[in-house]
Amino acid sequence: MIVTVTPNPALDLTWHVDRILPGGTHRADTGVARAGGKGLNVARVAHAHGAPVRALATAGGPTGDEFAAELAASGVPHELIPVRGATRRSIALVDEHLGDTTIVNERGLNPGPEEWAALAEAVRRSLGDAPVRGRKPVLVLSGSLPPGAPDELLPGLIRLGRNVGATVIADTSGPALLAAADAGATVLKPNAAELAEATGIADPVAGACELLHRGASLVLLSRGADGMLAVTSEEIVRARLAEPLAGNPTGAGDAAVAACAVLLARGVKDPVALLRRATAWSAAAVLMPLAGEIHPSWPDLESAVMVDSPSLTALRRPSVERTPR
Ligand SMILES: O=P(O)(O)OC[C@H]1O[C@](O)(CO)[C@@H](O)[C@H]1O
Repeated sequence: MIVTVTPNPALDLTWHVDRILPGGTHRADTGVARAGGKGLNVARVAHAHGAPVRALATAGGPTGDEFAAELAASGVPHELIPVRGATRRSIALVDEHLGDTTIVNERGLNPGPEEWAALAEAVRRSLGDAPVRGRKPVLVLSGSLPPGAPDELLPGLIRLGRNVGATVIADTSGPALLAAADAGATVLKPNAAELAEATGIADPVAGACELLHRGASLVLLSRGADGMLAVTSEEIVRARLAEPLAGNPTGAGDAAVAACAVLLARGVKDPVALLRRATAWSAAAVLMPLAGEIHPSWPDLESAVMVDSPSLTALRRPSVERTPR
């Protein structure tokens, strides 16, 4: 069972325009509204692959009602904690000409202590329900925290997961990324910019080692067109496609987390297997117009993923194989 937690969910609104002109007026067909936020996207992808999943999030106000209705229609098993403030919006403008997506994410409102306690209780209950055929659950904590969220929120949820033997994956940024490492999250999935910003270390391998030193077991680093890197205390492995795919990168990181969660929930722990599938699903997500979906060609993409163990010097430029560190 995979339990995903999205502490700062969003109603994702997407519009496609011919070309974005700064300062201009744009005409668009009716936009798409989806229940989003990173943990929701992870849950959608895992659910689409038949993995047992439960998505936990908060919802409030008119945007929260729309969010809840869309999520119910999606069929993804979920539980929403009612909050007083309105669910935030995330706005994506897709430039059809350039193929670029411009995103505005509202910061979100901080629910009160009772709502955070209710979310933690839902996590505890869901993890308790989780054992499926004797397998330990996977707890996924994904996305930003609203401003003012308690510092203890993420570490508390991570400890809750660890106490029941769950594998914990955290995909977050800023001080929360360091806090997740300190609390012993099993897998962390920052992108290169998030890693550098949180650790203050420009070199990605040194930054990943800092997270391992603090308590994480595996750092999966997404590097855009350069693919992904898996760093453990024993090895550094790189994976990428020979030719990066063009498309919509929104939600590519969420698909990578979903790939990891699905394999870990099946008991697969080999970093190379996790990295290979995460790279393939991430690429397959780039081929889809909306976050939370991946293209059915993912098995072909997985066979096309090149894996190698690069030298540290090569990593300061971008390349693939397996070298002990
Ligand atoms: O929590 P944030 O980092 O603000 O990210 C949220 C946003 O990212 C996405 O999950 C895409 O990765 C969108 O669905 C959107 O809601």
